[in-house]
Amino acid sequence: MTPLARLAAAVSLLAELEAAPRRPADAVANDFFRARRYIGGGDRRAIAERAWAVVRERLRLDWHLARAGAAPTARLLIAAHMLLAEGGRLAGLDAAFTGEGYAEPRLSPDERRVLARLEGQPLVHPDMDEATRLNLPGWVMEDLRNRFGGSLPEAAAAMETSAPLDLRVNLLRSTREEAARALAAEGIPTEPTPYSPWGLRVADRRPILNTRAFEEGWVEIQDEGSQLIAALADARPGMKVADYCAGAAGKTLAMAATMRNRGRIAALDVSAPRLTGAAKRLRRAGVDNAETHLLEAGDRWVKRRAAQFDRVLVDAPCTGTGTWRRNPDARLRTTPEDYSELITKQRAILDRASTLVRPGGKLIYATCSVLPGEDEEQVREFLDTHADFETVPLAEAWAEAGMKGPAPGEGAHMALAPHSHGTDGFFAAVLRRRS
Ligand SMILES: C[S@@+](CC[C@H](N)C(=O)[O-])C[C@H]1O[C@@H](n2cnc3c(N)ncnc32)[C@H](O)[C@@H]1O
Repeated sequence: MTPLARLAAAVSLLAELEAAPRRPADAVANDFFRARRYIGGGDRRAIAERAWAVVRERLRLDWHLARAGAAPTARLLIAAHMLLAEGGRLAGLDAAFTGEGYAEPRLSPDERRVLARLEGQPLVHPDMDEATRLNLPGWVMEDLRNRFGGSLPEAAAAMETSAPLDLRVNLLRSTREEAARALAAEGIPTEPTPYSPWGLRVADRRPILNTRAFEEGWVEIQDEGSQLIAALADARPGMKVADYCAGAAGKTLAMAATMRNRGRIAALDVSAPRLTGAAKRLRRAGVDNAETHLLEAGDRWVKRRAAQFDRVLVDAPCTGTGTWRRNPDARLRTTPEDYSELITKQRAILDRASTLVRPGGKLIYATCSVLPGEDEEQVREFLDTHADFETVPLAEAWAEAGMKGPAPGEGAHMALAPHSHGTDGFFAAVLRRRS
């Protein structure tokens, strides 16, 4: 494809993303390229990169376009990005929007007028409100100020960087040293992660899916923060463990490894497709102490097993604000209504899952969010209404789980963030049911 045809394809992709604002952007992009199989790998990458670059800067681009009195069409967004983020000039845009062959149609007089106002402006403008300057939607600001205080600019900047590729070594199949050696032999250098004893960080995010270490199930892709939640669960050999929101079993796999495949884990979820994926991953990793169970309305599974579990992990559905550096489109898609609905849902899940914990057992509540409303405040509310549970402070929970070195933070709970820990944003509280 010519560069101008790639530009036109990026405009089409962005228009499809705009038309499906509630769908995850990567799903829309997959459909877009599936319908255009004639587009080769290099062209796809270039087209997707241009569209993602706009998605990443969307809040700021919208601000500039609104100030120039224009609605954010796909063409204007791409052109504005070329001017504001790539240092382009209006004359360059005229040379790109030529209307010839597969190129985008020429800029209309109205489009040119809007873009002329943007030419030479800085992308991050001094007149912007704080939220737009930090590339955050307004509705998270109060919560994020509460969470990060004076570090908010640093935290927000780190939420714009690209995330590292972290692996968890599957101790049922390998050791950290052995897996690192195997990856290095295939040209993939790694470094041990700072907090997780099973983590490897891949240099330059090199692809690992075709390596022997991945194919043999020696390593799984898992952010270090996610590994630490599984570690805090302190699941030991012989225990009965419930992974209440197991999804695709990321944490079930990690807990099966700390249990050395001994004892029982129940991977529970309301999504059948996720549990099917989970069962596949469990087989590949050599886990044979786990079962999956689909939670359905009127299901008596939980009721019949009241107070039977040593550990119950609730990896609750959440806004995912902690993963915004990985999913830049999510900051555009998630709404304050989603946030309040999720808080209600989390409360109900926590309440139900807690009935599974035996006296003396632990309940671990976790999210990949950095918003206190679904983190600390959710835990406070739970403790206010469940007098039989108490907090295990982070340092104590860390030591009880046999983790070496200082805990990743102080105080009652674990609150990770990209700027402070180099992980995604995660929250975890360890609660113990009194005997
Ligand atoms: C954050 S994801 C879990 C990720 C997973 N633990 C992992 O590490 O790969 C949250 C999960 O909660 C599930 N979920 C949503 N509502 C639920 C409910 N009422 N009960 C149990 N699981 C629920 C979702 O289907 C989703 O898989």
